[in-house]
Amino acid sequence: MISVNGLRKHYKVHKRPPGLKAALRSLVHRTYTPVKAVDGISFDIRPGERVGFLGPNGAGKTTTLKVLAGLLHPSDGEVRVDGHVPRLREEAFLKKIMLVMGQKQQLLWDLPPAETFELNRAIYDVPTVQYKQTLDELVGLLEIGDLIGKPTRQLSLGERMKCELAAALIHRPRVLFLDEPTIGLDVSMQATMRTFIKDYNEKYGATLILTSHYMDDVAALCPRVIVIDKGLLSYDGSLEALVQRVRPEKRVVLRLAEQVDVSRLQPLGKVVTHEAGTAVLQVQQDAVNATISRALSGLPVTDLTVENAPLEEVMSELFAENKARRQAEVVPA
Ligand SMILES: Nc1ncnc2c1ncn2[C@@H]1O[C@H](COP(=O)(O)OP(=O)(O)OP(=O)(O)O)[C@@H](O)[C@H]1O
Repeated sequence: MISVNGLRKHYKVHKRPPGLKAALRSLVHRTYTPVKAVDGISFDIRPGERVGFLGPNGAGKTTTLKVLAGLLHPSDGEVRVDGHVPRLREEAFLKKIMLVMGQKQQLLWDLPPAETFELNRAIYDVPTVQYKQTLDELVGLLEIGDLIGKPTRQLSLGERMKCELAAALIHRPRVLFLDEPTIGLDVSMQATMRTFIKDYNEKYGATLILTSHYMDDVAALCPRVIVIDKGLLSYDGSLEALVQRVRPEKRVVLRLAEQVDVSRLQPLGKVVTHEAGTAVLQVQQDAVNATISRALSGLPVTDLTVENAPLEEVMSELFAENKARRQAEVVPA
């Protein structure tokens, strides 16, 4: 469905030193610095997949999504979305895709969302029966019946994001590029959006690429993740395998009936936290069973769970690994 081969997007940024003299000089002599936002990445995505596109700030995620949506021309490389070359922005292509950016809005500010829905119906040429059916479904699932008649400017951020998503789906796109769709939303609204996005993917078999800095979004939605860093691909595979590779240790979380001295926990594993009747131990996978039986026999355990390391930690460890590798590769002058 999506194939990206050797994609590069380099920007030219005009830079000048501070000061009036430099400003005047730059009028006649401008110097440009290249920014390698995306520097040769390749991947394929099958129809109906949900893929997390992750990376630290400035990694090149939004740039890649904009290229896939046809908003930016690649500097080099081949990109295809369902057989289309995105930069040509063919009508058939535009009807199949949608880019939703959490930080930008498509709803018309002074008009109610219902008017934008109607506008999108006309732009995308959605047959009336299908439009009514899709709208009813979206309004029901997102619970926005009371909102779509109010001017957009009067809606809260979460209410507006639900309407943004509805507006994006009026033409039932088969490919969705979601760039931080839950940014700034409270935890319950984030969960609502996630459930809705997953349902849409399952119901219509839509292909989905999602960027998010909220790891709960990624864990809930993306069996596969592609990680980029400084414009280069750093991982492409299952989320589970990434966690296994970066942080194979497990966390044993113990709830204790009474506070115990840390010296009783230390022999069981690395003590990550120990406070207010809860202790978190980090142990090697093959030592989990032994740790559990020793904890149950020697400590006042009231509850016990075994978890992976938090995804935030996995990601920051991966980014730190990448950074260390880059620094090691820099040849001293
Ligand atoms: N129009 C532009 N002109 C010049 N440089 C740009 C432009 N847009 C993005 N960049 C640069 O390209 C790099 C990648 O930016 P991009 O927005 O793709 O990152 P991102 O991974 O989406 O980051 P974030 O998580 O912070 O949103 C950054 O260094 C950014 O400063």
